[in-house]
Amino acid sequence: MVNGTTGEGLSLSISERRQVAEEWVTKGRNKLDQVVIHVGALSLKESQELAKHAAEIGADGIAVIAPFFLKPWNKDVLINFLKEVAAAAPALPFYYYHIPALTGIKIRAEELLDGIQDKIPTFQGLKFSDTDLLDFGQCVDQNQQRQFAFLFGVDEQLLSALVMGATGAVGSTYNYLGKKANQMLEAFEQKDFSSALNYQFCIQRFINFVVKLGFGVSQTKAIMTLVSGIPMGPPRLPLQKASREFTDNAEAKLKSLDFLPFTGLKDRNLEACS
Ligand SMILES: CC(=O)N[C@@H]([C@@H](O)[C@H](O)[C@H](O)CO)[C@@H](O)CC(=O)C(=O)O
Repeated sequence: MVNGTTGEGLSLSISERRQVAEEWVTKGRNKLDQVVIHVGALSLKESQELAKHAAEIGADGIAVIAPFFLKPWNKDVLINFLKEVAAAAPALPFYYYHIPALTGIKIRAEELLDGIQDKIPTFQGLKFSDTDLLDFGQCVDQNQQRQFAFLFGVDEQLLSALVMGATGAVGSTYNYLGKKANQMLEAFEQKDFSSALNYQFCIQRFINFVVKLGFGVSQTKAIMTLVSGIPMGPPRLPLQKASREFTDNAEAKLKSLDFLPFTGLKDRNLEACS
């Protein structure tokens, strides 16, 4: 999922967004199962331009957040906006990216999904980045006859969402905690719920720690750089670069949880979870 929150898609220019999308589609060919481009924008025209571009370059789908300055005040208005974007790429699966804490659009996803395929025939699913598990559960429950993808975006709660019927996940922490998350998914698949819970708690221990220090996109990028060795670059204003103190503390926590490879024995303590 390219040009979303972590990729600061909304802080990039249109030409930068096109360039990033092209890179992902090209470099991801034969490596990634799917490359979905987030094309949401305040301007419907720009959003349509990006949707068209995603189709031209061979992306596997497009995702769109709700416009968040002049806001849709009800479900029908929001759907009308999404429909116009989807129509610009009529052959591409369409995902609604629900992230109310950032957009300020509180229209419940469950309400939005009701009858959405009649308006948006390419509707394929939902990226649900919210902690309201009642809303999420009802999205799944009320659409059991449809083959929608329910992609959950709150990494610290993924296990609960899996129980509710999540079919996948998109999140920032998988960039560096992917192995642990995969172990949790595997345990869940094998119905080993106690191990799955153990992995989720382990992930939570880290997220809880960094949330208390102040955690957002900048801090995510600092940790991604730390763990991968691939420089993610500074975030773009209005975001501020994560402090050195944050990165040092996050690194120490990652080591104590045994999340960093090649950690010397002396760094290990009893927090590590398997
Ligand atoms: C608000 C936010 O950044 N949420 C993240 C989560 O992965 C989040 O960082 C994680 O659950 C820790 O709270 C994702 O939902 C965002 C995301 O996947 C994206 O980059 O589009």
